[in-house]
Formats: sequence, C-alpha cells, structure tokens
Amino acid sequence: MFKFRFMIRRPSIYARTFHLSSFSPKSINLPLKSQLGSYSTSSQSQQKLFFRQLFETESSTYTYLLADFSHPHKPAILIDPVDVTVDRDLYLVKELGLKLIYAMNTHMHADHVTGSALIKSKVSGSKSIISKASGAKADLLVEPGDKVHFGDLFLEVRATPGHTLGCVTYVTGEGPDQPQPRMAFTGDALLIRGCGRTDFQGGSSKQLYKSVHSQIFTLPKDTLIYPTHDYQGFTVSTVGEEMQYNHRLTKDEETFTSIMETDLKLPYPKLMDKALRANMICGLQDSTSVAD
Ligand SMILES: N[C@@H](CCC(=O)N[C@@H](CSS)C(=O)NCC(=O)O)C(=O)O
Repeated sequence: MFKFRFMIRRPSIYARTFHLSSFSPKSINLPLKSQLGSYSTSSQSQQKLFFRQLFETESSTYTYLLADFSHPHKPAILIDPVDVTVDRDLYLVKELGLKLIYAMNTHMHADHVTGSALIKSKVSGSKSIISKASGAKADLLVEPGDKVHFGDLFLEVRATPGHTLGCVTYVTGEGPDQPQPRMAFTGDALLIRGCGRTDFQGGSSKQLYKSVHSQIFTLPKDTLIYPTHDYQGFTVSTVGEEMQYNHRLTKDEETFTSIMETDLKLPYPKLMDKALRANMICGLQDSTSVAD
C-alpha cells in the first residue's frame, strides 16, 4: 500500500526537503532548439516528467500540473490552482491516474481565489503549500532553499519578493536526474515580456528588480519561464529571451522603478477583496483553518 512520506529536514545548507518517492522513464514531445537558449532534445530525466499547462480564462491564470510519471503511483503537484477550475484539474489528474500530493502557491493571489483548500477537501491526503513570508496559512510553509519532492523530481524554492512580500519562484532541480532544461514557475514576479505590479500587498519595484536579476536571470539561459498570468496569449519563454526582450526588466533599475511607479496605472483587480480574504487561508471561504 502506497504511503505519503513528508520529509521536512534541514540538510547542511539549511534547506528543508518535502519528499515522496522514485520512478522510471516515459517519453514526452519537446519542441526544437532555438538560439536564445530554449529547449533541449529529450534526455532521460526530461522523459520522467509529465508536464501540463492549464488556463483559467477569467483571471488569465496558468495552473501547472507536474508529475513523476514513471513512479508506480505517479505523484503529482499543482502549482497555482484556481478555485473555479479545480474540478477540471482534478478530472485530468484522475484520468491520467496521478496521485496529487501538493497544491502549491507561488504567492497570495489578489485577483483570484486559490484552489488549494478546495483541493484538500476533495483529495484525501493532499497538502497545501505557500511561502512562510506570505503570512498565509497552509499545511507546509516553505522558505528559500527548501526542496519540494514529488517522486524523484523536485522543485527548489527561490525567494522573489517585489510583486508581494511573500512571492517565491519554484525551479525544477539541478542534477543528472532532473529535467533539462530547467523550468522556473515564476508566479507574478516575472511575466512574459513584463512583470507583476508592485503597488499593493507589500510590493516594491526595487525589490522586484533585485529578485528577478539575482534569482531568475542567474539561471541558465535555456531555463523555461512559466508565469502565473499572461494577458496576451503567450505560454512560455526562457531566461535568455527575457534577459534580451523583457520590456521592463531589461531597463536599468531607475527606469524600471519609474515605469512601475508612474507609468503602469493599473486598476485594482476586480476580485481583490474577496481573493485576499480567502487566500489568507489558502482559498477557504469559511472559518475552518487548513493548518494548526
Ligand atoms: N484586470 C485583472 C488584474 C490585472 C492585474 O492587475 N494583474 C496583475 C497580476 S494579478 S494581481 C499584474 O501584476 N499585472 C501586471 C501587468 O503588467 O499587467 C483583474 O481585474 O483581475
């Protein structure tokens, strides 16, 4: 009988590890290599990963489903699930025979209600995850350097504050058994050719500039960028592409700050009040707590 094993330990680099188990290969299709550092041809480790990008149209949110498809129990995670598309996502999980273990958030969203609490109520044994710095409640509160394991694959946690104080980027692991190229789930810190706004929830344009340059632009250029939103229909980019073409983050810090603080003039998200209230407790809209 399959059993969850949550390993939260601090190895030598003071990072904690959230674990499950191991696997064997299965092939997926990969696009052609391009000059700006994009996709590699298939490698053993890439073939172990099942990956699907899912979209929620009202808030233009991407949810990501990742699984260790080769493990006998196919442990899976959802990154940034949305409440209104939870049933669709769970249908897919079930159809593919995956075992969902984590519903993870890159940050406390202001424009939609996270699906993580709903998922917990529908998938026995699944756990919600958000950063400790977000100030929100969840089963597991991750910190920079932590590793979140699903099978033999893992995501590392990088702090990328600036859009909100508690924003993190989840990056697929480094190593021979991990997917190549690496993949970065940047939340709203880095969007394709743009970035998250910095005008509420502890946002700071200076901090966002530093986060992206120090934590994302230092990744290999072929690292795939998967943001939580896109408002133009783009689906994926790379570190190399964004370093060259991002409309805001290619500028110097002063120009970036001026764009963010004076030029953007975005209206507040329509669902902001409802979303922030609910997302403090991972999307629950009653008084039940998700964590002790
Ligand atoms: N119109 C949408 C909200 C649009 C928005 O503000 N998006 C945020 C991310 S969700 S808080 C953002 O950072 N946008 C950056 C940009 O440049 O667009 C709604 O009403 O929900």
